[in-house]
Amino acid sequence: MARITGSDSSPRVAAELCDPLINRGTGFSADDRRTRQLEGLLPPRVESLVEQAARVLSNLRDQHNPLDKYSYLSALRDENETLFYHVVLDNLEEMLPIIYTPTVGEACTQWSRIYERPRGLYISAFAHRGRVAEVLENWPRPQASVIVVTDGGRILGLGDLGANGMGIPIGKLSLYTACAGIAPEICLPIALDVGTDNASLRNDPLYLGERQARLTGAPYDEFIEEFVSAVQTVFPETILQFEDFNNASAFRLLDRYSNTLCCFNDDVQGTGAMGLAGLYSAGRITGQGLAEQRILFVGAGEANLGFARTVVAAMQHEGLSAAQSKARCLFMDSRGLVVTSRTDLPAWKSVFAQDRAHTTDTRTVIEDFAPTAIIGASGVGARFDEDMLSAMARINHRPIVFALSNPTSKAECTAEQAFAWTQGRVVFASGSPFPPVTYETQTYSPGQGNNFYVFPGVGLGLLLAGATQVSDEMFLAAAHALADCVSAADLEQGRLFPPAAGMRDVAVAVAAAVADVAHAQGYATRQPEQDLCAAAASYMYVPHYS
Ligand SMILES: NC(=O)C1=CN([C@@H]2O[C@H](COP(=O)(O)OP(=O)(O)OC[C@H]3O[C@@H](n4cnc5c(N)ncnc54)[C@H](O)[C@@H]3O)[C@@H](O)[C@H]2O)C=CC1
Ligand SMILES: CC(=O)C(=O)O
Ligand SMILES: [Mg+2]
Repeated sequence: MARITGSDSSPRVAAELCDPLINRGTGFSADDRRTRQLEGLLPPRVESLVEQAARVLSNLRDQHNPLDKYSYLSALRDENETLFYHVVLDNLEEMLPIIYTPTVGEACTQWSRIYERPRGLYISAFAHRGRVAEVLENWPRPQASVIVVTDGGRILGLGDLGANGMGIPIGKLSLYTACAGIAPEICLPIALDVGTDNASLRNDPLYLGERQARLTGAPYDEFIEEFVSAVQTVFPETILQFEDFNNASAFRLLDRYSNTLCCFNDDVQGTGAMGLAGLYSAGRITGQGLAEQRILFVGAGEANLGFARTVVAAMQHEGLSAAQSKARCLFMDSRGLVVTSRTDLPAWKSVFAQDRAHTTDTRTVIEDFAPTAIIGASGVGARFDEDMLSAMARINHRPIVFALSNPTSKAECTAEQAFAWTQGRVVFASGSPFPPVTYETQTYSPGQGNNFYVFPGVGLGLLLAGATQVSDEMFLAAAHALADCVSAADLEQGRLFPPAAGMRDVAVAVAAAVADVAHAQGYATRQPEQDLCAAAASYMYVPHYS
């Protein structure tokens, strides 16, 4: 019996009905209800998880729009996590666009309006500076094995959303549990509130974050340093995933911390592994190997630079030199072609600058460079037009087009446009989902190219190995493992990645590959398992009432 009894005048609370990790609602058996003093607090009928899920699905499908569905599912998660994950896992294809992109983007923009209950930790650079460890200690669960942290600096392609960015760590960690079976009680979402430069948020009377300008420079770095060392003290064995920081912070923090703790940047490294796997799949369709690709990256930020870094590493494994590999990756950013004559390039971009004439005209670049693939991660919706994609289709029998920007409104083109503008010959993937496309008589279901294929399995692999550090080789191994999960049937449908229903199998394969590298590189603290795949599968949380 676990019952919190208040003072004589305060209400008595049945703890079982308030803690989403143990609440079963109508799923409590008659015996449970008697021994836990829950009789009368629930309607008489005892339901199975399957019966409860049927009600949830029916209610969910009655909601009027995606944001209402998001709110409905969030409320369910806050009430009964077992039921939430049972529903999500059984219906991943339908649930992913609600709990993740694109709806999570809308949820973040509306966070101050839809906010209902606390989840995760909000750590303020203004109120909590000097006391960050104390705030971390307030986390009510004994353990936090995976932390996803954002400072709200670049939420999807929606820019600086300040404390509203909390939707992203919550969403990513829901995928850790759903896709890789990492138990919800060891997942901790954190929003670092360092202020926001988003004037409309600061002027919004309902905004829930600090109404301060975004910290920069030394005060920002000092705050992050305090946060990281507090994490190491309070949760010394945790995995720290940096998510949706703006690119200046993202690259700096990755350089600063990647050799000192078990951390990674999902937008850079997770996207890199996903992108490389996507190119391997695309190559199986086009008949061109990785070393033959010529890739035009539109957008030169975290996602595309992470993608290119992984591609260059993989090309070198295939025998190209570093210079040859880089020459196969050409970048455009908001100011045009990334070339050596430019003086405005930060170090992480300038390594990819090519010795070419500067231009802002993408069509000219396509004609000159003759790319086999064009990869959009610019955060600019409709950045690809018919002119560009028909040029790609003239140069290539099967042009590869990835429109990776999220949410859907920021996709460089839609799936339908990509097929129409290439006479149905495109090999396509997008960061957010599009409905299947019928071109002439053929229907294609290209599916998503999203780092959700990588980070859950990476986290699981790191946990399995007890890894102390995360290496680029782990992401290369993750890319190969993911690519190996793509079947010929997937490719026939135009899919470069496995269907959502296979997410847990993907996570097992990725986790085993990552753990294997951790052991080989000496980053593992646990004994190697004989069968890493079996170990990964048996580690997974399964939502049921035990
Ligand atoms: N599908 C996936 O798995 C992922 C998708 N993304 C998405 O990719 C987008 C970019 O993310 P990050 O790289 O982290 O952002 P970022 O801010 O680091 O980089 C954006 C880049 O796009 C460039 N850019 C802006 N306007 C442009 C234009 N008109 N033409 C060409 N380039 C332009 C900027 O100069 C910058 O280089 C976002 O929408 C994000 O949601 C990010 C990570 C993973
Ligand atoms: C997918 C992802 O991480 C992003 O859009 O930022
Ligand atoms: Mg992200």
